[in-house]
Amino acid sequence: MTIQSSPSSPASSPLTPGWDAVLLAGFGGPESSEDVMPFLRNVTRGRGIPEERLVEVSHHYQALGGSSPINDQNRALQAALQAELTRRGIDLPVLWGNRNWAPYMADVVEQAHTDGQTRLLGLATSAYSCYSSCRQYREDFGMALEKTNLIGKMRIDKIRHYYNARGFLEPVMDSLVEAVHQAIRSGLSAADVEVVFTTHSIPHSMADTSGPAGTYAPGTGGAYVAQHLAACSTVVAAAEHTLGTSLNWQLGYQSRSGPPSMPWLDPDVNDIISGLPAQGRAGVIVVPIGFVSDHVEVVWDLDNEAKETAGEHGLFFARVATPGTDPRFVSALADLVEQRLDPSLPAEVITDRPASPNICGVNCCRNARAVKPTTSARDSAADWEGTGIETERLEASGIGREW
Ligand SMILES: CC1=C(CCC(=O)O)c2cc3nc(cc4[nH]c(cc5[nH]c(cc1n2)c(C)c5CCC(=O)O)c(CCC(=O)O)c4C)C(CCC(=O)O)=C3C
Ligand SMILES: [Fe+2]
Repeated sequence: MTIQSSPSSPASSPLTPGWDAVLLAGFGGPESSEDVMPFLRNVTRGRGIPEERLVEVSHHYQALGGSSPINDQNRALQAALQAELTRRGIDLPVLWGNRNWAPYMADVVEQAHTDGQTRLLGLATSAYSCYSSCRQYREDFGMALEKTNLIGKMRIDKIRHYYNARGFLEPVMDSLVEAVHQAIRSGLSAADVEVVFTTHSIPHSMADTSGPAGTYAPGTGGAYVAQHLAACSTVVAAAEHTLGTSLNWQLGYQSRSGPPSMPWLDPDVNDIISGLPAQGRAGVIVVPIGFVSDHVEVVWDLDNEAKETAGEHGLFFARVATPGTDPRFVSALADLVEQRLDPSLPAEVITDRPASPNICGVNCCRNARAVKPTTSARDSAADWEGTGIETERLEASGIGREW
């Protein structure tokens, strides 16, 4: 089957249905020692992160040779998704741009326009909702259009949150089962082990604005945690079924970085691990359910710090792999693209939460102090009010429209 991604209109216009390319949107990471501090300043600009924290985190990057694996991981994902789309007969190039390091989003968007691609389908390397995971990627798109003077000349949509896609969770489930087998081979029983899922801690204010805990209806708080809990319990249920035994599990948080005065989601994964011996556990399996690849937050904060904490307490330690470029994950991403090209295709989800909407709603994941341009939300035009950018030009660009 060949899916016609571009209709037969003569020249591609941002207002015509369809897409010209997929735009993989990454976080970005440094690729040499000299890149580390400028990268960290990019990440934290205007975010109120203390200087001491930056210096501390710079040591993590320097200890790993001054380079994050994240860009190579996104290059690999870009290539794998491109191959899968091509295999399915979907004729869309996969582009890749970052928030915090080269290739910067604005440069990629500008090049796409030069190449005649005016309708991009954004795909963030982040599966959940909240300002950092969802809206900030939409701001990356909106600000790229603003910076390159391409408002009205290009449209950038975004694929919905995919934490509840089968292909995102299945590789995690397999890797968890393997880790339990490893614990058993080292002489433990499943009951001796605590499965600690981890995700990025975020400020309470960011969690509260991530959407409601119940049915998706933006603006009432709690979706970030609820989505994670849904993903964790789905993975646990599947692993328990395969293993034929029940598992002890909980969700913890990692990589907290704000000032101590600001409430962030806790408990921290290291605090959980330190308390395990008192609860009779002899081992811990850490599952980075909040991340799509084994980047620095995973290899430093878990494989170094959390492992060290476990060692100090004499605990067995295993860390489960992230989906990375697992073919099932790549296939799930290709499915998400296909579901946008053909809206009659069902949106398969495997947790008890519904599929998130394709277009974010009013105030979805709004947490920024400054109002910034966004794309792919119904509220985008309103977001731009007072910024001096004409609403009509936004409407004309097709921002906030679904096709
Ligand atoms: C929710 C979330 C995700 C998951 C969604 C997604 O994947 O997008 C995520 C991913 C990542 N976070 C990363 C790195 C960093 N995050 C920082 C700071 C922060 N992250 C936050 C949240 C998140 N972060 C927040 C609320 C802050 C405070 C500043 C602010 O309010 O914005 C800092 C600054 C230093 C520090 O404070 O730790 C760094 C260096 C890397 C790259 C790793 C690599 O290089 O391999 C990745 C993938
Ligand atoms: Fe959102």
